[in-house]
Amino acid sequence: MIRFENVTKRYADGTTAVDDLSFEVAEGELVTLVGPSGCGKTTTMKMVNRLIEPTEGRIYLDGQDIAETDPVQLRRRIGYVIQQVGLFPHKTVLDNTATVPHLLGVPRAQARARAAELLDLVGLDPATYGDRYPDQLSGGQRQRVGVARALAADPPVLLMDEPFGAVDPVVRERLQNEFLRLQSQVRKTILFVTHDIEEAVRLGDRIAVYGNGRIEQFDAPAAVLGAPATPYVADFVGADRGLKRLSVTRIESGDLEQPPVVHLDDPLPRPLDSRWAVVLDQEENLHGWISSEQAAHGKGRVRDHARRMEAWLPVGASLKQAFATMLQHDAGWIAVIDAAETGRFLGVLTPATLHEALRRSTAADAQDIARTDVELETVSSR
Ligand SMILES: Nc1ncnc2c1ncn2[C@@H]1O[C@H](COP(=O)(O)OP(=O)(O)OP(=O)(O)O)[C@@H](O)[C@H]1O
Repeated sequence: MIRFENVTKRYADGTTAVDDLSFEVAEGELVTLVGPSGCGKTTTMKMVNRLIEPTEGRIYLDGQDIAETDPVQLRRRIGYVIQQVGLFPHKTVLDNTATVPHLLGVPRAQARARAAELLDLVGLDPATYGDRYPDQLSGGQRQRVGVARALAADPPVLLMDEPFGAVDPVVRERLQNEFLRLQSQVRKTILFVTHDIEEAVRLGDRIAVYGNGRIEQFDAPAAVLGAPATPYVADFVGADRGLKRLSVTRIESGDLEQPPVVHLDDPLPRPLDSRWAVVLDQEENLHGWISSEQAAHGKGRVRDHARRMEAWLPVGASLKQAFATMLQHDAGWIAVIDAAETGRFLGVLTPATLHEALRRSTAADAQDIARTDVELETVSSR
């Protein structure tokens, strides 16, 4: 969808902001550009909508060389969201959102109706906020209006330059989560600039880690965290990259252990050859658990002794959530259920399987860990 081919940007004063950059962003993909201040992220972004022209190289949008595309036509296909949202202070939220479609010739009433839908989509009730002016909103709300406005012309591509940079960390995390939910619905092709590695790994399908005008690594978050390509990247992602990996690695059904299972209507007593069993209902949905003690000595049916299970997560949740759930419930294992409405029980995650899941998240890193294990074994057997 977006392709950079050997793109270099040298400013008049001789600064090389971007140096021989080549990369490709697929349709519907969200790529975060991350790196320290001044490394060329914004320059990269602004070359896509021709606010800045490259010195060398070519950029293609949908196979078309953008140098040969009329900038106005080009920008209609590209939404642009920046940190200082740039809303019109004298226009209401609804009119701000409807501006671009209206300018493009959509009748006013229709543009406003669409704007109301978009405000709803970004989590702002149009009835409450539509008639307010920008200075009657919080920073986070203004940011959402900026996102709604960028989506109003329904462009296939979005450029976002530190859009959540100006809000506090709590609001920021909420905006990020809402933005991910939104992106799962609209599936735009997005270039997202940030200098925050946490934000980059949370949002990006892939991350481009910048160092001084060049991309040092362009890869999935788990790979960047698990197997940094260079010492620079390792340093940039931080010594706690193992912890960060917990948030980008998802629980897969293959990670799960299969414990003994009993059903609510099974008669007791019933010896178990493990310390506990998972209790399911007739539909194979998770109900809770029962200890071997209760199973072996209880009377009646499993349902009379089963305990509810509070520590559970849907498959696809992050390992960080899994770890947090274990700690919160002081649980040695958590149940994992189908992400669909059914809630079908799939298996359990234990600290050991959690560790295994973290290992498989990057094959290269798994090899490193295996090596470390061998080294540790050698040390302990001395
Ligand atoms: N108009 C300009 N003239 C000369 N140098 C420029 C110009 N614009 C940017 N630069 C330089 O180009 C380099 C890259 O700037 P750019 O804005 O792309 O960085 P960035 O990674 O987006 O930084 P930040 O995170 O601080 O926004 C910097 O050294 C900057 O000083």
